[in-house]
Amino acid sequence: MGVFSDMIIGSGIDTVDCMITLDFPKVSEDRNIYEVYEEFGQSLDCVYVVNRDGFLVGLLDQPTMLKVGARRNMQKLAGELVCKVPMCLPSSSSVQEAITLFLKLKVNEVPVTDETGRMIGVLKLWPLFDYQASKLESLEQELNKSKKLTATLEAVIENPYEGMVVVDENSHVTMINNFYLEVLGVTREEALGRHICELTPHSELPNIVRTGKAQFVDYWKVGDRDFMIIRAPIKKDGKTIGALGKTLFKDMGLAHVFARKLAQLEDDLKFYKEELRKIHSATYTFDDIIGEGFKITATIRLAQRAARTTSTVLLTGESGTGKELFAHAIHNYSVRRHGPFIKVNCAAIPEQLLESELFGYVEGAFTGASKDGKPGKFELANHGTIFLDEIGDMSLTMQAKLLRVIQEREIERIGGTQPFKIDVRIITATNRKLEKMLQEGTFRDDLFYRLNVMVLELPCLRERSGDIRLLANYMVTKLNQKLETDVEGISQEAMQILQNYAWPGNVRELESVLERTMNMVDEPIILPEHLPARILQAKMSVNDIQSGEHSRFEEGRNFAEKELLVDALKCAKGNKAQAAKILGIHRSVLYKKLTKHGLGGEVLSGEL
Ligand SMILES: Nc1ncnc2c1ncn2[C@@H]1O[C@H](COP(=O)(O)OP(=O)(O)OP(=O)(O)O)[C@@H](O)[C@H]1O
Repeated sequence: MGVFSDMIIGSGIDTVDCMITLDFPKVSEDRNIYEVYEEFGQSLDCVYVVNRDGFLVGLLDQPTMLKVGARRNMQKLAGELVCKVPMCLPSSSSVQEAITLFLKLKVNEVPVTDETGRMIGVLKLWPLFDYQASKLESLEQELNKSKKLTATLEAVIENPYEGMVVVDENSHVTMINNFYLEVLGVTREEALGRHICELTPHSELPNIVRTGKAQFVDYWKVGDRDFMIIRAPIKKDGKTIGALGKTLFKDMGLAHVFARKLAQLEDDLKFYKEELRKIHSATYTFDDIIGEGFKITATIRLAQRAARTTSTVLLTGESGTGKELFAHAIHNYSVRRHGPFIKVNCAAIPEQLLESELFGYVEGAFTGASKDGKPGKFELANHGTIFLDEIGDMSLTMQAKLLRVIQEREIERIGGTQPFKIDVRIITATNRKLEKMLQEGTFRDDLFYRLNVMVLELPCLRERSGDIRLLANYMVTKLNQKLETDVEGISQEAMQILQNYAWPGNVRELESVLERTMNMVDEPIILPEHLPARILQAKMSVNDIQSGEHSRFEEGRNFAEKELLVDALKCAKGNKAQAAKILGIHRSVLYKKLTKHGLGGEVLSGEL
């Protein structure tokens, strides 16, 4: 405190003696500058004089004059002090001028000396200097900011592509741009201050001022020119203080270009939505399932019945027998056909990902999780069907989680806290023997009984060799379209060979054999020599063929037996003792037969 600024001492600025007439309002000698400042606060608009020890010895308020002159023999604290101030300060300067000079020199204190040149104190511009400087600085910044803003606003308003007019609360024009003036055919002077209706008689702006409500996209006709216009209220503190009218396009031609682009975007969106729907929808129906044998037709009938219920369906059968095809068909035959059909291959998804695939996760649930979270397949399948393929490959942990969903009919995203209800029909499929897995302890029995509600066991192709001709011919037609080939059919001999083959890969294998063959042949008819060697070599033994015929008989018998059981149970309204009576068999025999045909108690209640 009280140290000379180097800028004064060291800057080489000459100083002159000056006399300051001091007035000492409310100041006593022993008061520290800080105490005085406490008392007067920042509003104190004065120059302070402090002594070497930092004690206030005087104040200069605004009207006090700084006198530069000769009176040297002044009494300390007697009201006048001699001090040296930069000589550039003219005589009779006002305090304000002194302050201005100090600010310019960027100093806030000057030495005060007595007539002998001894320093007796410091004339200090404090805190006025800092306060004034920062005030000036912020004022300057504000000014620059508002200048910039005004320039930007002017550029926006004077946009050559849009007309703009602003009215006040009395609907008098306060701002208008050149575009608008040109449209109205008036000058700025003619427009400013006039009621908007004098310029454009049907203006809606007075209404906007009155109601405070915006009008989006309206037509505005001026002479032979059409515009699209929006009108919006201008509000301050919730009160409407004016309104703005703004044209949206330079002319309607541009508006039409915009409308065309928008229509194009809408079309694209529709297309992608449809594509997405296709991905999330079932492609096949029962019409795509080919087969006339007892077993396949009975399975189709059972599947159609299942489709009409909400029960969980379990599709079993060897690989390639059409389990997925049936899942699609059931969905498309059910009331949920307009909802999504979501397929999950439980064997193809790594164990650690399956949970998030099925149930989704919330934002930031784990490292690497997408920022916005992700819905799971169950969520995506809401109001539709979820098809869990290869359910036999699901781990025991996931089986437990799936069981909970089936029981509670609600799911919770990973990392989420709020479970939510879902309305999803579950169809599962496997080519593994779940009963065996139960015994081995690799499949939960509680889940098995939940899934084993409506069981459809799809026959393998060798059990329905009578359908091979039908399927093969159907596939030739289908593949001709896909491969753009012109194959007319399959020769009698080739067909015989196809019928004699065991088809371990079932319909899928038949399809791929035909596809490969049709890609190779140039002739219109598929002959034995066109078929792959393994098919030609694998001749079925006579026994196989006989057992094939035998199995066809068996198939018919089983089918008829199952139908009888279902009919009897229907008549008996599910009462098994009664059904046994109707059929004339013992109850234990009925139970055995029900188990043989997969007609457990739950099946019956679901079906009947
Ligand atoms: N009865 C059928 N009629 C027409 N095409 C069929 C029939 N059964 C199966 N297919 C066809 O065979 C191929 C395999 O069928 P699908 O994928 O449904 O079998 P899957 O039992 O689900 O096989 P996987 O157990 O290996 O998943 C598909 O191209 C399907 O269209």
